Amino acid sequence: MIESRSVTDALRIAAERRQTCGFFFDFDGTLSEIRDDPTSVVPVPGVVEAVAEIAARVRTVAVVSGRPVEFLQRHFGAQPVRLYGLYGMESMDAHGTLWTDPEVLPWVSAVEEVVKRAVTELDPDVLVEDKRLSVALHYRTAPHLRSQVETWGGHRAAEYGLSPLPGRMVLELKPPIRRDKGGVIRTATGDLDCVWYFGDDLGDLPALTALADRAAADPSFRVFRVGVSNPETGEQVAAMMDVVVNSPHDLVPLLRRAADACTPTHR
Ligand SMILES: O=P(O)(O)OC[C@H]1O[C@H](O[C@H]2O[C@H](CO)[C@@H](O)[C@H](O)[C@H]2O)[C@H](O)[C@@H](O)[C@@H]1O
Repeated sequence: MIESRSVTDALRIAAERRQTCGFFFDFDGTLSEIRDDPTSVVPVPGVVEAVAEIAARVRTVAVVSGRPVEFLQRHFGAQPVRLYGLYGMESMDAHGTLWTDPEVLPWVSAVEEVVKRAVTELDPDVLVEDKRLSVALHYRTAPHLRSQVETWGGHRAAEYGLSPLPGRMVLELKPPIRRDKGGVIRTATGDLDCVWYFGDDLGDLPALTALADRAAADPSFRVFRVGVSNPETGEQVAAMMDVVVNSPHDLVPLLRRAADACTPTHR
């Protein structure tokens, strides 16, 4: 259980402002443990229920991820939670309506071609994750292949006009459009004056920056950032957080406290 003044204050503020408060969650490494095989990942026990409880009590709850919406939907589709997939290139509202940024569609064939080439040209120990609108080249099980992935990925990005995005033991190649978690946060928090953000990876930095910018511009805006520590991106991401927990499992009691604090009868 985390005990700190900032947590107590953040819980009080969330309770006071629950009708204008939002909770935003990264998925991998935050709501789920990191595993070698990205297809085998599931949320840690109790986290979906805790997120759902919060969603029933505050204005907005969203998962903002590098995963496709279709993957997120398998775990959160039954909850009143907004889903932002592929760093905001697609989204699904709490009623199940899917939106894909039309700007990414012309890039589908380039991504498809890079996926095919990655499978044949890279070492077979590199795991190629085809996300249709982007591709992730994973070297978690073969860290010595990092430079091969970075060099090959850099060349393919230049050749096909894609944008490279590094992450935890992964390099992603995505369409070069202005979509990232920062854009999601700017759009999705316009009607909120209280935001909690949970993350662990480099892809979360634009969201954290967007929140810092908003807080600097608007002194009445309250933000609380919770990081999940890890040996890969830990330092850089942790430096932007108010509180850091050791693992996704440690989030569950904090989320239950937040749900409890935001229960109207507790006010
Ligand atoms: O924004 P996120 O929800 O954090 O998604 C970012 C990427 O996460 C996944 O990769 C990471 O998790 C894998 C499973 O634990 C792990 O094997 C890999 O090393 C990590 O980088 C996912 O596979 C990517 O598609 C996401 O973009």
